[in-house]
Amino acid sequence: MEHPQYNSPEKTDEGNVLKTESDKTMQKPDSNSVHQSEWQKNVFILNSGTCSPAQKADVYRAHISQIQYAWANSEISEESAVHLFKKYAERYAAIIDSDKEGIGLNNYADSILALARCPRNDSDKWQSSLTTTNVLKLKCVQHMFNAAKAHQESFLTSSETFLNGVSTSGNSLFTSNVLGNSEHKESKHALFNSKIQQRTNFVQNAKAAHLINAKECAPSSVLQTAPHSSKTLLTKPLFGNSETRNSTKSVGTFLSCTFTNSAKRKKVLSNEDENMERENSNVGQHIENNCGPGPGEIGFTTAKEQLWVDQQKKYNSQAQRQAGPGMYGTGKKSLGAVRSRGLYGKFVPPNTKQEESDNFTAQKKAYGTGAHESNVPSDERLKNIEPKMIELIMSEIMDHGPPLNWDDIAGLEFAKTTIKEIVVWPMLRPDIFTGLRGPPKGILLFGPPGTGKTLIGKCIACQSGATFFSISASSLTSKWVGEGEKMVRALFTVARCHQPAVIFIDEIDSLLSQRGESEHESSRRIKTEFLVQLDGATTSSEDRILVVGATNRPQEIDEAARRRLVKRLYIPLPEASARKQIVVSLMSREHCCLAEQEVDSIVIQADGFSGADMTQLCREAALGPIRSIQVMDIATITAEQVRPISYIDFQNAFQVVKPSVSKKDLELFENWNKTFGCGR
Ligand SMILES: Nc1ncnc2c1ncn2[C@@H]1O[C@H](COP(=O)(O)OP(=O)(O)OP(=O)(O)O)[C@@H](O)[C@H]1O
Repeated sequence: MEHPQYNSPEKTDEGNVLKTESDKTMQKPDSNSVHQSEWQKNVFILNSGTCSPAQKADVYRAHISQIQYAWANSEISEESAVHLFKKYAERYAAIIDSDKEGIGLNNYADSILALARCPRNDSDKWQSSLTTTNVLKLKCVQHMFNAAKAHQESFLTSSETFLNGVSTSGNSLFTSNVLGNSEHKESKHALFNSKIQQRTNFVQNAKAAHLINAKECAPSSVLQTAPHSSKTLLTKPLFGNSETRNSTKSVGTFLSCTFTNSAKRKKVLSNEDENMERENSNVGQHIENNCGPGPGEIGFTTAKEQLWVDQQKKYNSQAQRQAGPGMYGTGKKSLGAVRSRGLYGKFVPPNTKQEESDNFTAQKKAYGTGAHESNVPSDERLKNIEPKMIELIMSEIMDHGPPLNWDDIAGLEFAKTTIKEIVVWPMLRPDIFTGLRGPPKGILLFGPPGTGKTLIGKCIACQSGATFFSISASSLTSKWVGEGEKMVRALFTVARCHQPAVIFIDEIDSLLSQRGESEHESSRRIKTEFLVQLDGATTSSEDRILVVGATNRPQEIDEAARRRLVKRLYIPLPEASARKQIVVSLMSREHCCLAEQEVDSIVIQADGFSGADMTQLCREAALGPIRSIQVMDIATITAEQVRPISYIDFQNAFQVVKPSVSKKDLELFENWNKTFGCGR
């Protein structure tokens, strides 16, 4: 197409956009006289007041091509071109992208965009007065609305309103694509596609949808580029943001909400499992019932609905992998992933108090079964964790031992009372232990070896209905060389999936030892990761993870780590009463004939023994009766014929079992307790 010569514009007005020098030039009788007369005719038509939309469109087309031509030939300045394009965009935005061949300017959209993107374009300064609100008031937009209503068969859909380019990006020539679906409850508003680029994507989507549709349904035209076809299916981004969804998903969504005929849908979705099919049909039903189009019409999926479908798909596949509904009490195995809150479902708190106590009971029963319902990570949070680590944590670090009572721990009354107050009750009743009463996220149990620190950690978990993870810090640094920090991260992540959880870290000093020049890089990384995780657990008010660190060398713990383990409790050697309790408790399960005074005597003799030493003493004494049997009789003697454990056996045991804690060590603990401990 040839263009009339055109110089820089002098002024513009409503009807006659280009009353410029060029107009004067054009009026000169020259080789372009044909175009001039066309131009004049157009101007006349536009000003006449009787011009039809189609005629208007012609005039606009001519104007735009003139600007393009003039600018391309450097006949008008960049600024003028930008100014003119802006004017056009503001005035004719609504018809620029019209689907109607007669009145639309589609053919020009791409070239205008190309020009707009040209380096010569001063597009950054290009500000439009169009907004999402005022564009709706434009007459031509209203006209489009009505036209859309009139076209029952043109079901125009979209899930998003785009007007991004209008105010910020000068790169776009403003095209508004007014898509009306007055029938739809949720999308009565007109939707715009302000970027031509987005419009192109849309056309591609529509093409794809058209192709699929053509296979399964009666032939119909989908493409925007053929709006005049008899069965127009104008499908605006059915799939939300077409740029970010993969085509398979889009197709699935499209099909699931498009086909009202379930048989057809079944056919199409035949590779999907039954659950998914049901969900899709439920969603389809929901859409049909609540906001979807009627039979035979093409529906669209809002972003919300799409999210819901995706969630359902995900949780369905998880549910299949799990043996049953998971709750964190019993959730040692379930990873708690089935708490799906659909967009249409009411919020259900993760646990009611009733559930919690049920879980606790159930967990108590389940403790010791050691059965794993599933080792497959089914929680979203675990997706970035190596499966082998999860497996390891579940099988080796997660404790499945028998339940423990506070009474099983002899003595240590102060520590037990404090722990019940600050940890167990808050974990059981997070609703009343809020704010300042909130539980600490890290506690430190320090004291001589074998005094019951591990027992306390386990008991906290049992009594608060928490999952117990027990790991030795030295194994973190040695066993998983180079992977220690990953392991720490994995451990905390798994624990978060099993809340409430107690992470017991024995020998925590080797993990959190003070920094030194000789410190290995990998140890430093593990320590950093641990502190990060501990802080994460501390700052997140929702997380119910308690880290219980145990150490025999509290003085070696790094200052920063010490500060994070806010409650530092001294677990001393058992007092006489505790030692007695251990002996009585252990002997009560055996065939024993100890008198009360004999027990007291044993307890006095065992001064300085740790709980573990006491246990060892009893085990040694228990072997006494066996040692008194002649070797040749061992094979034939019955259990009843073995004599009971007596005082003499303990006397013999004292010969070989010695206290494991030195006085010097005890002094160290006591001093450290005075300085940093939270005991009396
Ligand atoms: N207070 C206690 N009451 C009953 N048994 C105890 C007590 N303390 C220790 N024991 C016995 O000693 C064993 C070891 O206890 P535990 O593992 O809890 O000690 P620990 O302080 O964690 O030791 P370490 O510092 O060496 O890890 C227990 O299995 C138990 O048999």
